[in-house]
Amino acid sequence: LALLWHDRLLKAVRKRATRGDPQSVISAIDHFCRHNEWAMNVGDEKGSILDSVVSEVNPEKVLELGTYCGYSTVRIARLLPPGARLITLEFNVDYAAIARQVIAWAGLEDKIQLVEGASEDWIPRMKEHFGIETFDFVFLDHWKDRYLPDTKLMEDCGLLRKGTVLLADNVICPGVPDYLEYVRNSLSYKSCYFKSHLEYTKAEDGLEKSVFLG
Ligand SMILES: O=C(NCCCCCn1ccc2cnccc21)c1cc(-c2ccc(F)cc2)cc(O)c1O
Ligand SMILES: [Mg+2]
Repeated sequence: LALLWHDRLLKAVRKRATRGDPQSVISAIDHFCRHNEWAMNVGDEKGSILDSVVSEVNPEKVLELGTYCGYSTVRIARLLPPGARLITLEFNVDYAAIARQVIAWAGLEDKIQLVEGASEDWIPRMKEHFGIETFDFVFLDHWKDRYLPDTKLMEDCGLLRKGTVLLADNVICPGVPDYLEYVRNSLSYKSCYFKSHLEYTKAEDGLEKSVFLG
């Protein structure tokens, strides 16, 4: 069933969106998820907050944990300056296959590297495998019980620098209480909450922006 849903999503993107136009891909996915079938994209409301944080940071090197169908990947990549790079990790091979096609339709392949696998396996290999020293911006949107351990892992691997911005989805729904407690109480982070709603619903959710202080 999941594969059928993905085919329907891709068909909607191909039907409604213009190839090479990221904004039309974003709108097509939002329309499909609002009117046809709900999906766990960050969505248009939280997506606007994501846009404003990405524009403010204007990052050269971005890590996204949780590609899903590529919606937030396209949202972020369309705002990046020339030469900037986005590495996005996806554990589920079916999601990754869909995301590659969504990213291609948006015409953003040159800025994006989609890697299949688990964050705990790939975070320690960012330096030697991708030549990344540190990230400027990290979007956390994967398994909610991995936000905290992976943040600590990124710290330990030296992937965060003074000023690196972490933006975490779903801090209310499904919720990431251990992560929130950590970034809000740690002296190494300056954290703030952007109240919003769970994608395409009226339920409360929000994004937590945390600046690493080094
Ligand atoms: O579960 C969510 N996302 C994670 C999906 C799996 C990620 C797997 N994965 C990807 C990269 C990766 C790297 N390493 C390890 C694992 C990795 C999620 C759920 C909801 C939601 C669902 C039902 C409901 F009733 C309310 C809310 C809403 C969201 O916005 C979400 O993001
Ligand atoms: Mg999410």
